Amino acid sequence: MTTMESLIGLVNRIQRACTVLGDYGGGDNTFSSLWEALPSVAVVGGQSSGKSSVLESIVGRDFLPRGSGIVTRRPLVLQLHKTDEGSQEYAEFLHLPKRRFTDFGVVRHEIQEETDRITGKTKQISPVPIHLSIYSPNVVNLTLIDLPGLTKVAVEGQPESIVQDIETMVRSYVEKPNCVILAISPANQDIATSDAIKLAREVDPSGERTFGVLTKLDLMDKGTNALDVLEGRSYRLQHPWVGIVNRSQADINKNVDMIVARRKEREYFATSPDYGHLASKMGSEYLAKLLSQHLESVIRARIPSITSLINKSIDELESEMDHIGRPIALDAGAQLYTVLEVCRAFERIFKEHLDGGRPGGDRVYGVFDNQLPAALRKLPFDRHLSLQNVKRVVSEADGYQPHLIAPEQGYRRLIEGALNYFRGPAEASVDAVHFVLKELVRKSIAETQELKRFPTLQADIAAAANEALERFRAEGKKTVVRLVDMESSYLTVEFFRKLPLEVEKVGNPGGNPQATAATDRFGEGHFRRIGSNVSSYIGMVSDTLKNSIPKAVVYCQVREAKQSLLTRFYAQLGKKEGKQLSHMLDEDPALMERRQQSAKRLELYKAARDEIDSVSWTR
Ligand SMILES: Nc1nc2c(ncn2[C@@H]2O[C@H](COP(=O)(O)OP(=O)(O)OP(=O)(O)O)[C@@H](O)[C@H]2O)c(=O)[nH]1
Repeated sequence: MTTMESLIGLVNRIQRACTVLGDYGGGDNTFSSLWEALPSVAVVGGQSSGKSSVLESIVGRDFLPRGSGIVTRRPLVLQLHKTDEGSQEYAEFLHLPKRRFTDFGVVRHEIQEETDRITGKTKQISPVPIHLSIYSPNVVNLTLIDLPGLTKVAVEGQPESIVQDIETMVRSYVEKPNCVILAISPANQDIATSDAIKLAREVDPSGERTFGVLTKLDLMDKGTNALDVLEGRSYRLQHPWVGIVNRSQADINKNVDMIVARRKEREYFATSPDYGHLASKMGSEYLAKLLSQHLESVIRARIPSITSLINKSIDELESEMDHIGRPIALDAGAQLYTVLEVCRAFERIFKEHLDGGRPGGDRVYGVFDNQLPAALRKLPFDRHLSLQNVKRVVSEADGYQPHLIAPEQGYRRLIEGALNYFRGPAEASVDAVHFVLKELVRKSIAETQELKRFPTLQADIAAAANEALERFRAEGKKTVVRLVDMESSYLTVEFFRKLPLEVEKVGNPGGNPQATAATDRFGEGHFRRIGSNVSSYIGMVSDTLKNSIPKAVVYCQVREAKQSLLTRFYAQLGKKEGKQLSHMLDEDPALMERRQQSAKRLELYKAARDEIDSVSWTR
């Protein structure tokens, strides 16, 4: 096997693998397309420019569909493999891997059928290529991509948009820097109006990767020739122009053999008064050799960058696979293990949020440090202990006989009434912390990488965690309300024992002590003092609750969440059957699809790497 053969063959094999995986450029591949990195030769030309004829001549066989309208509606990747002299010619399609076609009329029919299989009878075009390999002693190793002919008008049965669609598709091939453009123009038409040259000029202005081919030299008006074009004066390219004489329509109708046609072409140039001096560099056989050599050298130059692209893609795919997670086992034990592992990962993240390391836990402290004190400050004690209300409550408590020394019942009622107000902020703290925890559960689920692939398990964990948080909240409420109730069930005796002293201190701002005490007994000052005594008692209770509510909340909710958020879930898990477990591990179909795609791609890239390695060794 020569180096040339193996290099082009190498690219052929990689190209075929790409098509199998749906990587033929375009599309929204996350990864750089291998296809696009591979050098290729794309054949472009306007309608009736002689594109099919050139291809058939290069192959030495007629096998392309003919007809009116746009016949080529999918790219045809034509891979030519030279075989030993005398061996039988045959063709193979990638989509029919087991069949060898020796009748090229059947090949033509199959191209038509396969075109319709994707595009339907609607005569639409499709970018999905058909791969055809031809093994023959009459070819050189070469790969060509036949593209739909550029056209200006849609014909009957074809949608208007097809003109633009074709140009877009052809452009998507030829604009790739690795694409060699075989631009076909007929000689009996002004080169300035050639569709192929127009497009080539746009995408390859320096003419580095364009090969100009001039067909129909025999159809030029008598007395004119194409030397200005062929010698590069009309339109300059980096590579020399190649003139071609294909079979005429009459030849085709007469079924003139392709090999005979090649010979006639050779004779045409050899005997031509105009082109005789260029004869060795004209004709379809020469063109095929020229392209083969060029493609080989382009591939050789590209191998290092293809290799590095492949290695980079393999790395990317490996890490993508790690990220997506490997496929799950089928037996119940392994599934239970997977579920537990994923749950643990979630719990770990949730704890990190509370303990620090991840944000969010500080918001619990925010509740105690800001929300609770602010709520306590806002309680309407001013209104409750207004002179008017104090008077009313104390009088009502006294009944028909006003109190004699101190309004014991009045104090109790005022205090009890005030203490009731503490329920609000106490319960609100429980709710606030509940919402912080709930949010942290949500965040932790989103952040648990291992959970991403299991939407069902995600929902199950969320439900279990939220159910647990609700239980903790109920417990928290019961506890804080109890703290408040405890305050009203037994008042701090000492506080009141100290009161008479304070009364005198407060009630004696420097005047006569006896007179003040006597006149104030049932006056405004008396009630104001009661109000202020109750107020300072309430202040004391408020300080106590400010400290004890957070303790209760942490005890009932935060600590529980950390310790036993999923305890019940685990208990239920133990009772589940294999079927229920595998239901929990139902994966997101999109993700399964992605894993499959990535796995296939990885296989492709690894195979490509092996191919390249083996070629490098034989060199
Ligand atoms: N005499 C002569 N006729 C040619 C030559 N090249 C092509 N033709 C004729 O021109 C017509 C169109 O040639 P094709 O090879 O079908 O051209 P095409 O570009 O593939 O055409 P479409 O696929 O229909 O767009 C056919 O009748 C060919 O016989 C040539 O070099 N000399």
